[in-house]
Amino acid sequence: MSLFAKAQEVFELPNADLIYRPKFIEESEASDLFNHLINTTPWQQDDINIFGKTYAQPRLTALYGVEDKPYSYSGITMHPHRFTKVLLALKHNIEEISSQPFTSVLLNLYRDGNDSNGWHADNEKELGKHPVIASLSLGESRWFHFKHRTLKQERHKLLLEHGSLLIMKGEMQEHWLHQIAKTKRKVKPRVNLTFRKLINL
Ligand SMILES: O=C(O)CCC(=O)C(=O)O
Ligand SMILES: [Fe+2]
Repeated sequence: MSLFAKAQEVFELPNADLIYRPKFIEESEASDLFNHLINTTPWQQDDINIFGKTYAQPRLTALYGVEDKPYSYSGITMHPHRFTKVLLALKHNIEEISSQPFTSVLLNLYRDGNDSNGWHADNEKELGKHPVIASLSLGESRWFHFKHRTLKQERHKLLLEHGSLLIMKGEMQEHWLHQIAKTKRKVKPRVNLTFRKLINL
């Protein structure tokens, strides 16, 4: 995989370490990976429960893990597939760049502007106290919104581009929420992969 030497951007934020690498994967390789993942991933759509009502999750997902350990969030329990060769190679590259081992990757497919991921933090117990989460984006660019839980002026957005890697670490999941909002713009599909480390509780 060709990694670009282009400098990463480190954002100065209270209670968060956020690093953005716009060209983590070179354009044509990112496109090949995008097509491969769109076509070969066993995408699923789960039901989520919000205030006692059941909705279809507004995106498709798939979970891969080095172990069979299930992962639960928003009332959904996902059972992992075993890592494919392609995802394992990607995991190794991302581990190297982020100096962090990962056990799992959650894939999200946003089919169009109606697909989204509501305000949340990745703060499940099995991620540990201050998790490092590495998020690779492929396909259509979408805005990543993030806001501090108590410092109301701390509200930002970052365009996550094709082939980019975003690393969230430090206290970010404790103090900030993030989302991918719906958009009325005509947007093509986007695949996002979030690498995580699940710990034994
Ligand atoms: O699609 C994204 O960039 C964010 C995904 C995300 O926040 C998650 O899966 O927890
Ligand atoms: Fe998240």
